[in-house]
Amino acid sequence: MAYKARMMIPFSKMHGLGNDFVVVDERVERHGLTPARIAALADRHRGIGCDQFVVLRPACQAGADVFVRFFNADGSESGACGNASRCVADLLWRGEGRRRSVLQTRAGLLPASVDGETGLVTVDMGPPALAWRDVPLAEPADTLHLPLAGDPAAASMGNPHVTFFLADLLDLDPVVAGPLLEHDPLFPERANIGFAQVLSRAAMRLRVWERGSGLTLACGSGACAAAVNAVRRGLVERTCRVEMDGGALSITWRDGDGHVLMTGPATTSFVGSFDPEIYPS
Ligand SMILES: N[C@@H](CCC[C@H](N)C(=O)O)C(=O)O
Repeated sequence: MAYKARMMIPFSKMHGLGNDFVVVDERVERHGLTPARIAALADRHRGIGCDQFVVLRPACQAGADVFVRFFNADGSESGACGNASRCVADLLWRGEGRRRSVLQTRAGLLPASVDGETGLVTVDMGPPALAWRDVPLAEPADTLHLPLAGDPAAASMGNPHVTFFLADLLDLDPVVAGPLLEHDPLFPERANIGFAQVLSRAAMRLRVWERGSGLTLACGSGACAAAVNAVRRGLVERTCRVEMDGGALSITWRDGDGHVLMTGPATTSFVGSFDPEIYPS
């Protein structure tokens, strides 16, 4: 029997607080990835399995080290992913010795740095966009008080987020409420739906139903948006610990330039390679 040598495609499997990613490096060579193929690879039963799929391409903007594209498990693309941004910065540190890097994303240039002692990664996620057109919403509305039951607030961190503030997170099942809200007609590009419980002036609990991926163990951009919305509502200070099912992030909404800084861990679970034969035809 003749065996055909197959070209295997290398990947890193990473996570930020349990929000997990397949990272494929296309800086040297393209691998024929399409939204349908990404969705197949993200499938937890028939593919590799992940919440988001991350593709690295050569940077094409001055000052950037790498161009990063983020895809959800359903194959849709997102402008931002906080946890994956930390993972890419960690990859550049461990693989290429860059303790500081600049990620080019559809949401802009994101400077990142790795703390040599703690290993924690900080990403400057840029300023939130708070105008209704920028979230985006389908019609003019006050983004601090959306015209929806439960009085949520909205903000974009390069991707659309809505935050509900609840007295007790146990009062609500995100798996029931999340999909309905993600597809509400107020959100023409769908939305990530966060459910927050403020614990103190410096801490909150958060669960996020993610657009295109479902309930995840943590959402970095969701944590940034929740902290921003909580500050806008006068509920927390500008630096806040956001506790999610997979662990906690420190979020600072900086005075002055209004950038949001996100600090937390990034972990490589394993590296591997996949056979493009598993691509759907
Ligand atoms: N897990 C993310 C966000 C990923 C993208 C999101 N689902 C979207 O479609 O906007 C994070 O850590 O920020």
